[in-house]
Amino acid sequence: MIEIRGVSHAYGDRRVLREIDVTLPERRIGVIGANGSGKSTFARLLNGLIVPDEGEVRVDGLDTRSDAPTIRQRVGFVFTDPDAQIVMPTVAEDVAFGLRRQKLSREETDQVVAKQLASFGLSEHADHPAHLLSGGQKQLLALCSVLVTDPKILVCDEPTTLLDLPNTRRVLDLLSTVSQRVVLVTHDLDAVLAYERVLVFHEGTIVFDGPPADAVDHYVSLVT
Ligand SMILES: Nc1ncnc2c1ncn2[C@@H]1O[C@H](COP(=O)(O)OP(=O)(O)OP(=O)(O)O)[C@@H](O)[C@H]1O
Repeated sequence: MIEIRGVSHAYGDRRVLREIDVTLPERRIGVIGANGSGKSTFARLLNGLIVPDEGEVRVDGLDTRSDAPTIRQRVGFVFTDPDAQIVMPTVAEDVAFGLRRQKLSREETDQVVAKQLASFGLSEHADHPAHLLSGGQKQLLALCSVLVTDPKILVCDEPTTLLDLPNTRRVLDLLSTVSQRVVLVTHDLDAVLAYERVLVFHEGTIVFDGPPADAVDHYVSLVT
């Protein structure tokens, strides 16, 4: 479970999150709000990519300030820009990189990678240079490489921005069925309609926290 207590955060002298207090036990949580409202900063706090200036973020009781390496194993993060997280030359090697801590044999690693790539429709690209994939294929690879590490929680920051309609559906379907708990930051309001809980950010605070349809109504009322 993720707990955020009294969290504020600034970049330089610009305060972008103010006094956030929220506990996130649900399995599917959406985060929506206007550009610059603080959603990505909030998402990055959840796995210790950003440590808050004030307050604390805890994952299963561990503090992101002191336990970031452990927390990053538990909380997988998918960036908007897949180039930010594809680290190996080929597609298969990138997925295998996520398995390096598991001490599998070469054959076992190859099997897991092949299965994972097949479930993402990436098998035919296994030996291709990752940087030559399309933007959408890179996004699928980034998600594939994070999920293979089997995190307990998956935080996704606008993971469908680069995707066409079939791949958007593929990713959203996947996010609704994976065993991980999911926190999804998105501008796709339909994507969170089946979620249990949706947070609406506005100017660095959570202005609504509740069922998705009401959250979307609230967000729309803010901008119209
Ligand atoms: N590394 C940074 N340095 C300085 N300012 C930043 C940095 N990252 C974000 N900001 C600023 O913090 C504010 C909140 O940004 P954030 O990315 O958290 O918003 P967001 O709600 O995710 O926006 P978007 O929907 O456009 O992705 C913005 O005004 C942004 O310009």
